[in-house]
Amino acid sequence: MDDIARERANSKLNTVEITNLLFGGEFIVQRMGEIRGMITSDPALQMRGYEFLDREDKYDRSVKLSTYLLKTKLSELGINHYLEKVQFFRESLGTVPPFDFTERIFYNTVNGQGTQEQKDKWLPLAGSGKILTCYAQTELGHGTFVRGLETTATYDSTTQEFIIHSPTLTSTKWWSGCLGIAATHGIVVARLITNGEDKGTHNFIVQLRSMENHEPLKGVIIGDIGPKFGFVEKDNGYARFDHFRIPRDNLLMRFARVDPDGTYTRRLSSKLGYGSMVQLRAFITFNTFEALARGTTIAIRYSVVRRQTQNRPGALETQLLDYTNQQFILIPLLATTYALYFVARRIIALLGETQAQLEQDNLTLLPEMHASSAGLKAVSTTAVSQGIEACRIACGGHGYSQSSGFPELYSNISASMTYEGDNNILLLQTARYLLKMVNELSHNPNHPLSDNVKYLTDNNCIHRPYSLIFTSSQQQLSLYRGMVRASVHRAHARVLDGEKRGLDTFDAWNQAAPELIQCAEAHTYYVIAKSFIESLEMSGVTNMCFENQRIMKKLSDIFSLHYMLQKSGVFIESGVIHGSDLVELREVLVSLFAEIRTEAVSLVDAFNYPDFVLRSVLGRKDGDVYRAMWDWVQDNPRNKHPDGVHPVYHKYVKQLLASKL
Ligand SMILES: CCCCCCCC/C=C\CCCCCCC/C=C/C(=O)SCCNC(=O)CCNC(=O)[C@H](O)C(C)(C)COP(=O)(O)OP(=O)(O)OC[C@H]1O[C@@H](n2cnc3c(N)ncnc32)[C@H](O)[C@@H]1OP(=O)(O)O
Ligand SMILES: Cc1cc2nc3c(=O)[nH]c(=O)nc-3n(C[C@H](O)[C@H](O)[C@H](O)COP(=O)(O)OP(=O)(O)OC[C@H]3O[C@@H](n4cnc5c(N)ncnc54)[C@H](O)[C@@H]3O)c2cc1C
Repeated sequence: MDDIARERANSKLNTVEITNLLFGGEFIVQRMGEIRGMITSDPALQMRGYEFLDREDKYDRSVKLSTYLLKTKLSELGINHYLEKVQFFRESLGTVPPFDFTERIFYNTVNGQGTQEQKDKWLPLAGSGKILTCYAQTELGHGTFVRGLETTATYDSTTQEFIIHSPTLTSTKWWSGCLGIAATHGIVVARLITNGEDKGTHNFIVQLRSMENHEPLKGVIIGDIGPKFGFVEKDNGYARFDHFRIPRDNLLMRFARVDPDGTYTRRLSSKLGYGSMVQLRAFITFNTFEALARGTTIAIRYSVVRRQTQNRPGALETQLLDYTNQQFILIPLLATTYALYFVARRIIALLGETQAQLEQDNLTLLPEMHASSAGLKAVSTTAVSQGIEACRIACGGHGYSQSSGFPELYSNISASMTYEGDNNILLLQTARYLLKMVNELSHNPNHPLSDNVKYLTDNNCIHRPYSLIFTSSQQQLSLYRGMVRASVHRAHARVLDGEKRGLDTFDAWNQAAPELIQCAEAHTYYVIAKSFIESLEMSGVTNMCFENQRIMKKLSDIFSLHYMLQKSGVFIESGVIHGSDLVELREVLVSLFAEIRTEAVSLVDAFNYPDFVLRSVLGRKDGDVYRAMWDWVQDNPRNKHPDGVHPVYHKYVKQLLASKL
């Protein structure tokens, strides 16, 4: 039996049960499998040789296939449900789609910010691909500071139109995906000016290109911003507007409207205009689960197939995963993957509740939703970007080849630390919320608190427990509560201290940024650890077999305790553990790793990625990695010159070799 088959044979887990839990049940998993069958049986959708294409060829391929899918394949195969379409697109293209279809930012913005009339008009067009869309908010000069955007939308009541204009170079829209080449329409975020008054940024639907010949409309200048760190073929673009006119009812008017005479009215909060960012941040957390699931699948499968160094005479070389250093890297990442799955479910559920409240004009959940989605987006994208890079390094030299799948996985996920809000900025938003709660409590000790910040009034968690049991979930939560509570108070004290020293509000806040970011990160890790522990009690988990439940608990322990070890300084500074506890903490972790070691392959198998989706020679399900690497390099055009001589020889090298010294 080969190594990977033996790993599976030795596993006591019911992998199918875990897959069903992760993807929403047996029926959905079966349907995912059917869709995968449709993709693999279509010769037009094969990825072989993809890594050797250049930027233009990759873009050509993704547009050609997307058009084929939208026009022919989806209807032919009866794929109508949005999530099925997303799966079909992502897995058949094998790369980020060229149209704003799966990100759906335009669609979601109209859905969240538009009136019923606007939704009736635009959603069917955007949802079917009859118009191609983008979301153009960021400008050359401003991304983070949305209130500083410069593009103007000035209302002209004589024609009942808005005039979209880019008054400066820095007001040029920049970065928007699909804007460079494909999009016919976009959400353009611009300052609304009516009756001479600037009402701040609002969302407008702007047609960018002709529906007849795709030329940019007069008054719109569009282009592609060029190759990037990742998302190689994607047409992230720029746009400038020269007094470009759009109809009045292209302002999304659910929360803010302009009447024909130019009268402006706003409902509820100006922050509702930021709704699409909040929504996407919640979904990005789910996306990070998927990305790390891919990374750990590749690295863990490879680590049981790869043997390196004969450590005992006559014995086989050791499997990489039997090295404790390899376990210290990969097993916490495996635990993090599961932790992210559970917390992503929660934040998406909270999003649903917030949206349902909003239907009743109730904004109660909005601050918590904003703070939690911002913190989770930041923590999850940073953890996963660093985690995927760690997986790559754990695969040695072969991890660095495009054939491993890591370069594309890493370069794409690393963008998520920036898009939808730079991670430091988002953590500062979470910190702002936490400090606001502290201030509220100082005025009113009975101020209502959401469950995730109740630690601020919990006096039971502030000391080290007399008898410390690291594997007790309740103790883990108590240690986290004490640590986060102390961190939040430290950040608060630092701001107050600045103010006492005579600093103005900005300076007092700015000099406290390291503490603020630290407390927001700590709070978010607490939220993730808590959600993992609480999820162990939910029916999806408690219905699983004993062994699955046992291993889920171990993963939850590893997630909580590994962060505790990494940030032990903060836990010690907060007084909830002592430096002398770290020896035991490390021992507990090592023994937990040993237990997960034997189930690691099954735990990544449960993510259910077939080889054609994973696109990694190292992560192959059958473990036949060396054969796969050999086959992969045979597709390299550089190896396809019949005489084995590359044309550069005839062009340059021949003369060089012929020249005398
Ligand atoms: C099941 C379905 C599956 C679907 C699968 C699809 C999943 C796809 C997932 C991933 C695929 C990845 C695809 C890649 C696509 C990438 C596309 C990228 C797009 C973009 O990047 S768009 C541009 C995004 N830009 C930003 O995020 C900008 C960041 N800046 C800001 O958000 C804000 O300007 C700010 C928050 C930093 C500051 O704003 P402002 O100055 O106005 O606010 P403050 O003064 O700081 O605070 C005032 C007040 O407002 C509250 N506030 C702030 N923001 C919000 C908000 N969004 N909502 C609610 N409230 C908000 C803040 O807390 C303050 O409140 P208090 O005064 O303290 O009460
Ligand atoms: C792949 C990709 C796709 C994108 N797609 C889109 C899209 O479709 N549509 C769109 O509109 N935009 C898009 N963007 C833009 C993206 O949203 C912005 O780049 C992002 O919001 C960060 O803004 P910025 O680039 O202005 O960074 P900056 O704000 O210039 O940040 C640079 C650094 O300064 C720090 N900093 C900035 N302001 C502060 C502050 N107030 N306090 C403390 N520190 C600060 C940040 O932490 C960061 O480290 C995309 C970006 C990428 C990389």
